[in-house]
Amino acid sequence: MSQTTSALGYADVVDLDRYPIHDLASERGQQLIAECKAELAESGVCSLDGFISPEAVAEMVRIAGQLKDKAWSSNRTHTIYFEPVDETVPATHPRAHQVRSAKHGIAYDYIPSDAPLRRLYESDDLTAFIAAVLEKPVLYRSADPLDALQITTFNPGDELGWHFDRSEFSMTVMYQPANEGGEFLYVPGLRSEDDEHYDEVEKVLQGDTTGLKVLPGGPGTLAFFRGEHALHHVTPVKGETPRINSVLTYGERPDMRLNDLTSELFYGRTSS
Ligand SMILES: O=C(O)CCC(=O)C(=O)O
Ligand SMILES: [Fe+2]
Repeated sequence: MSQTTSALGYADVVDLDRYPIHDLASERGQQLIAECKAELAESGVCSLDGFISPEAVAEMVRIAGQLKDKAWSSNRTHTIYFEPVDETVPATHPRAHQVRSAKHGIAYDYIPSDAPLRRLYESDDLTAFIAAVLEKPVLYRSADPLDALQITTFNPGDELGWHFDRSEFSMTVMYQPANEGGEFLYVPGLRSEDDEHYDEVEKVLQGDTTGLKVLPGGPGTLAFFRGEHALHHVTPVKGETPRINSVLTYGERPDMRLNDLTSELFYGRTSS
């Protein structure tokens, strides 16, 4: 660790040789941003393999295990839009179709302040890097004390049903993929701002695999995805190894928080 990077507070967390987020103005920093933008534009995701150091990954897996009893277990059905079932459309219509999600979420306020991902998430360098890739003039970390950053464990049988995110973008960090199952599948750009493409969405929900992609996600991968327009899900975890990851939450407003209903659902409590 050089003298300049040792002051960063996250120099041990990120492979800064490959991903110089501390020096975005440099030629290599600008190149990194350009590559991520191009990948995102082409495939709807940008996946940065080995972004998080193996030591930081191991520490996050250890913390997830240590805080296992603090995790909130949710297991429920919902629509792919996280809206009530539309009773006026046929049962196979995307607005009526129901999926299942089951996972265990450790809220932000339980994660120790010196945890590697917490130090990284709270650094302005990561926020600036993400803003640059997403071409946002300004981006804020979520103001939600529970949801801004969490650790999610998917035990055998757990899954995330097909859905569109309520937020424009998401970032995930993988700590431990499942041995079998637990894959992130997505169809990029399935809907757009002005067209829901219900016919195409219905086909995917009924099992059509046209355009379906798998997001590569080994330990330490940071991924950006346009979850508002890409239909995505995490397939049921099989085998013995739980899938453990984090979702990093950002917004274009400084006061972004979950509503009480969603907070109760994912963390079993509200922050207000
Ligand atoms: O766990 C993942 O890889 C994706 C999470 C996700 O899609 C979500 O939280 O909305
Ligand atoms: Fe999602």
